[in-house]
Parts: sequence; C-alpha cells; structure tokens
Amino acid sequence: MGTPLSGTQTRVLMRGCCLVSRIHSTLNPAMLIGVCSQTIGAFAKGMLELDHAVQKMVLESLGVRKERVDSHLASLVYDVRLSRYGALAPVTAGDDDEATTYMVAHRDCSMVTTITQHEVEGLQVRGRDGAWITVAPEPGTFAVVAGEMFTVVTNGRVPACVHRVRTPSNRERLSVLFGSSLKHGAVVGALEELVDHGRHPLRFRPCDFDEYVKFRFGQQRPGLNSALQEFCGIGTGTK
Ligand SMILES: O=C(O)CCC(=O)C(=O)O
Ligand SMILES: [Fe+2]
Repeated sequence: MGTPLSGTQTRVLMRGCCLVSRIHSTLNPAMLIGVCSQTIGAFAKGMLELDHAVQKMVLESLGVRKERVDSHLASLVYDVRLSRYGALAPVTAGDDDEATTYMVAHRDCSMVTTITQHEVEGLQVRGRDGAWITVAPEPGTFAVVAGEMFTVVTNGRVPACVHRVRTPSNRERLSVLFGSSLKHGAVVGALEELVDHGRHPLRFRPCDFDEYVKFRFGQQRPGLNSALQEFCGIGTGTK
C-alpha cells in the first residue's frame, strides 16, 4: 500500500477484512485478507473523506463552528460492512411489497452510513410524505443516510433517515456500507450552537451510545420504533 494507514484507517481495514472473512468462511482468512486489504483500505480511506465532507457541510450549514465540527469528527469510529442479499423465493408479482422487502423499514442507530450499491437496485428511502423513493444503483454514486446519533448531535434538526431494502427484480444484490459511529463508552449530546431557549430547546438528554444500543436491540423491536425518544428524548418528540 502506497501511503501508510493511520490508526483509524487500520481499524477500519481490519474490521472490514474480518467481515469479509466471516462472509466467505470457506476461504482461508489470511489469503482473503491479503487479497482484499488493498481494496478495502483504499475504499475506506475515500469513504472516510466523504463521510467527513458530508457531516461538515451539514453541520456548518446549521451554524456549528468549525472547531466544534472538527472535534465532533475526531470523536468518531468507523466500520465497513459488506452485505449480500440472495435471491428471495420466486415471486410472481414483482410489486408485492411484503414478499420483496428484504430489510424492513428502519433507522440506523449510528451517526451516518454511506451506502454503495452494486448494479442491483434495492435501497429505498422514505420521503417526508411517506412515499418510498428508490435510490438507483448508479455507478460512482453513494447514498448517505443520517442515523439516530446524528439526530442527537443536531438536536433533532436532522431526523434519522427511514430506509429499507427491497429487491423486486429478485436478483442477488451486493452493497457496501461505511458507517461512522461512536467509541465504546462515548456519551453524545447536542452540539452547543444547535440548542437555544427559543425555537430549539434541548430535544435529547446526553446519550450513552452503548447503553442505547443495548436498550434498542435488547427489546427485540426491530424496524421502526420510538426507542431513541423513549431512551433520551425530552418532551413528546416525534416517532
Ligand atoms: O444494503 C443496503 O442498501 C442498506 C442496508 C441497511 O440499511 C443496513 O444494513 O442497515
Ligand atoms: Fe440501515
């Protein structure tokens, strides 16, 4: 690899490689790591820049000071996930919502996820009017979805994106997800500039990320739920 990797990039790389080796458990992991490390490392490096650029753009446009944006970005950790969606049982009607929904509507609990789709469509995001919008798998494009921790840091200004995976073509689908999240033990709260006593009172108490993940997934409530609001919301909030 040309440029030496930083600590963060190495962690990303190792987590990515472990996931690859888990998925292809029949291959020798050492061989697989050798083959994949350059690709995943280069990919992660690019994704890290994209993740930072998007968060910076959003936070600065909301009025957060540059130094605070920088320290927020410095508090993040990252992972790479490789997903494969096999063909579903044959479906006759390609439009049957139930039969072709691979991953139910949900919000990610992390900070931000950047999704790369390969050739086969699948990702859909829910618009403000409740309609599902298909994100076309155009080469060279990425979908960036805000997670629940981004809602906390932006004091509710950026709601977590509701999305799902639906494969009406019933073809095998691959996607790669680059996620930014929080270090173990991190407690995240609204950035100072985004809270005021007028229009933007504090919407969430400081949120211990590990405890929130335990709360949300411990309750066996997949898909859409109001776990964030129940865990650290102030006032009634929105579901
Ligand atoms: O594979 C995709 O396009 C999205 C997957 C997803 O939303 C998730 O894993 O949380
Ligand atoms: Fe997701």
